[in-house]
Amino acid sequence: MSAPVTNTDGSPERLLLLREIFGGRRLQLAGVLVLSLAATAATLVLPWTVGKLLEAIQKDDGLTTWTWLMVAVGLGSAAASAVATYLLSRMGHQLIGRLRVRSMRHSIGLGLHAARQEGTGNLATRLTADASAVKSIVDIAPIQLPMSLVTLVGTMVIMGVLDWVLLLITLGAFLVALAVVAVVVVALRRKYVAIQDQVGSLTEHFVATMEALTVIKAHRAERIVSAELANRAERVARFEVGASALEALMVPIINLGQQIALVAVILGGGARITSGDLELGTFVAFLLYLFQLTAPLMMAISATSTIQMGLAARKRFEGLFALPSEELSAGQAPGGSQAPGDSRAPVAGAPAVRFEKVDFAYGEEPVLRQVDLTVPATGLTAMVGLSGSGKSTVLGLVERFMVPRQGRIEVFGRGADQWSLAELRGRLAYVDQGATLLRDTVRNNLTLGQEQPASDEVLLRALRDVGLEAEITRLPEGLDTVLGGTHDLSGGQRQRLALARASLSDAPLVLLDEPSSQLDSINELRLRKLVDDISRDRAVLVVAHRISTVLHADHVIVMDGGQVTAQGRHEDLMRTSPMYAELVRGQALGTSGNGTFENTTAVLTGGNR
Ligand SMILES: Nc1ncnc2c1ncn2[C@@H]1O[C@H](COP(=O)(O)OP(=O)(O)OP(=O)(O)O)[C@@H](O)[C@H]1O
Repeated sequence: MSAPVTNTDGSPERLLLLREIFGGRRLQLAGVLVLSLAATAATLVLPWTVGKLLEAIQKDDGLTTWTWLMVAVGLGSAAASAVATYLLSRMGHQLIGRLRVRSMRHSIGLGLHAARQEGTGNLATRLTADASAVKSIVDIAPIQLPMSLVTLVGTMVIMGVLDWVLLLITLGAFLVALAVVAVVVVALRRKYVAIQDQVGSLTEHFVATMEALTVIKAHRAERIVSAELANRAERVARFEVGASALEALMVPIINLGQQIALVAVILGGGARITSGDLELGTFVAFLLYLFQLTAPLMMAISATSTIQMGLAARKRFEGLFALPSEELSAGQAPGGSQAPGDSRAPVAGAPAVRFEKVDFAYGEEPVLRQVDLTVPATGLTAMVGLSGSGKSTVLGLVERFMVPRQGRIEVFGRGADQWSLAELRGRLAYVDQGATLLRDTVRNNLTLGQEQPASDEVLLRALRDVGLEAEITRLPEGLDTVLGGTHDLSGGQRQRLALARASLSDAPLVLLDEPSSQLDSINELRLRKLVDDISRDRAVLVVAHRISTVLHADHVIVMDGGQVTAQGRHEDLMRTSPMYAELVRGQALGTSGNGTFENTTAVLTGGNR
């Protein structure tokens, strides 16, 4: 299931379900087909054997043979049908398993912007409700629907052979019923599409709510958010009730058709028996076929409406697979301008990062304007500025989570878009603002993304450097304790674990987004020592909120309202940049504001948010 996102003509990829299910499984498919045909043939023959048995009873001839034949046909049909259903269902589950794997892989591979727009809950619905709806197509479309149509046609052919006049009467009675059913099926399709979108949106809101549970509880907002979710759930239920009303019409319509047909056939058949045109045994067999006609008819109709639900879900999968994924292959990154034959080695003597007239916006409003900055290849560079001035955005652009609207970004002397994403990110270690950890063991969190396993000794040394060794070894399973469930870490501990993870990587550029915001003074000292060690032969770019970090930096970049207003050494900036001098004096690095220095109305102390 590693098909491309688009076809060669550029149109969105269609999910070819039958090809996906049966690719490489021809033998199983042949088995299912043979068994299904055998079951269908047996179903068709059964009423005929009953007719023959009745004739044998009348003539008192061959009674045992017809009885055994009837039993054998009945049992054989049931067994063949059971095995075929099982085999088909197994193939369906395997397909859904592969579809889920592909959806998860594609979701993880999406660009951050696309993933956020689609929403975690909405993506998760692909694995649950949408996958089940697609599975219903697999259960029905390849065998069940064609077989019920074969049974239907076969039954009508036999009825025609038995008595074509009675068949015409039957068809007339059913025709009106079928026309009404066709209208209902079309309406159902529309309802199913709406239901699936609504379920995706409900799940999205529920997941977002659960992620904010701490804040919701702290503000006693459970009732309000539950009411909002209940409204959404009720909206889904209203759509579902509408669909159920349509579904509920199907059976009565067909039953009505059958009852009208039955009355007409009994009247017509009685007249034909009286006139000697029809045998009693033939008439009984015809009636049995008439009863048998309803089952495949109902099956075909309900299969058609279920398939509508599956097709609507398939559309949602196609929509997901059509979303562009980030390029993580080792080859040329999309939009890259690297000349053929270029070695992808860093340019000797180049700075770690260079921005040249970079503009960026998340939406309409510009966030970075004409940003020029340089991060030397070794040493500690601190980036300071008020909250919202664009510091994290700069780190995001270096990681190529986003691309600039204009300007050039160089990493180790090459355009950021000239590296493949894997090569670029392989040269970066990143500690995000939230010090995000995975719901996984301490060990796996520390070695995230590393191909070679690290020894316990190496891991414990990294934890020691950030003052976390004793706290981790105290956990019940030590390095193998799973975080995020029963055992979780405090904000400061998470921050230190994320720092230990960055220190374990040998990336030549380390990006730290407010790494000390939750650290006490002892651990801040440890961080400073760690950063000193790392920056001796590598580049460290740190978004700094503490004056102690800035005083320690070899190079400082000052940001204000999406622009770099000054950069250089601390001593020089104290003389040349009034804003920087004010920030340092007030220790107000990065405190609240709208990102512009001019709009700061009060000097806030502490600098620790
Ligand atoms: N994902 C996003 N989507 C839309 N706008 C965003 C997004 N992230 C940040 N912004 C906006 O971009 C601007 C710069 O944000 P950024 O996070 O880079 O600032 P910052 O200087 O790192 O702030 P802080 O010190 O508070 O972390 C802000 O106005 C913010 O509202």
